[in-house]
Amino acid sequence: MTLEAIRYRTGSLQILNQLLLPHQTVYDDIRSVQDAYEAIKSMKVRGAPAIAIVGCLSLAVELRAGAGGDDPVTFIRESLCHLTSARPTAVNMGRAARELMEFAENESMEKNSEQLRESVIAWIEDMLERDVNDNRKIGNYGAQHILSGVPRDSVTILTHCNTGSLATAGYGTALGVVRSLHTLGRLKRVYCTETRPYNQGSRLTAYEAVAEGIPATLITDSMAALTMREMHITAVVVGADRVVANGDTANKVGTYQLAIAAKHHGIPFYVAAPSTSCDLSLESGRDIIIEVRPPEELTSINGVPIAAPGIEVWNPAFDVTPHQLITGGIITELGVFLPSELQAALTGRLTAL
Ligand SMILES: CSC[C@@H](O)[C@@H](O)C(=O)COP(=O)(O)O
Repeated sequence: MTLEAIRYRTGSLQILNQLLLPHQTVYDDIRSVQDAYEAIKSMKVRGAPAIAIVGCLSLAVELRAGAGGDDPVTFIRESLCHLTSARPTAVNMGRAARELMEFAENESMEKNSEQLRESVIAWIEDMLERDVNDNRKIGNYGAQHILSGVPRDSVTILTHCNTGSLATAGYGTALGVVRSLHTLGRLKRVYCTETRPYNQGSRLTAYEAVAEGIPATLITDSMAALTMREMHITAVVVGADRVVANGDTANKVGTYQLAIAAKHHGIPFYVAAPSTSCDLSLESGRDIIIEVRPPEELTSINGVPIAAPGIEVWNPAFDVTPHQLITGGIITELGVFLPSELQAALTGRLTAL
């Protein structure tokens, strides 16, 4: 069974409200671009690919109802600009916005408003299918690469945050690799970090693992180095919000320290991400804007205070892992590449073996 985080039928969109998981399964209607903006900002839906897909599908819903009237291009441009501002670190929404805008502008040269709306909707609907297909390829490539280092054994993986069906159109990226290993009968266990402050690991990854019968153990973030030393971790596999040209990778805060600990223990560290999460326009990770989220995410849980009143808080949602620490490789739908090979691979100058 695979969780359905995004329910889309032409003209209607619902998302599984991830703020209520794992205790309640509630689907919220997304009727407009503004609904999607708020759902993304408040993290009812999160995960780089899912943010872009829900954002764009909300636009498709409005276009289906005739939004934009005689000037759909302006409506599309303003909507995409608004959606891109909701969460700045994940590149997927910005990239989809750029590509979709280019497509819409080209289409507008030869189509009337109604035809333009139809072709933009079709472009957006295609995103769902493309994402699931890409994730399955990432799962297979990643599993094969990890298993090539341990030809006969079952493997133990450590992962961070949530990168599964809930964070994508389905299957997942890093968790997709775990899923593929499990399907092959070669996954001994996955350790998932709690992922403070928002607990995507304990609330969401644990929920997916339990729902799908994947052998999983939850640890706090502070147990990661100890787990690497004691639990025979074969590889660390995480997702990405943005991979830049030199391979530096922004992902959920805490990823950087996992990469340092993995290097210390000689454990391969992999980033699993579709090419839609790659941004070759930025040279290095220093150029990535890191979203800083509200202090309440640290000082309370579900509204219950857990920190000393008056304490100051710094709450960056992501950190950047330098490419030198990504020792296993970057797993994409095109294959597995070293950070130094990424640019060539994404521009078609290098193909996977
Ligand atoms: C396939 S999801 C990849 C990343 O978006 C994921 O690892 C992550 O950092 C999610 O952060 P979140 O703040 O929950 O949106």
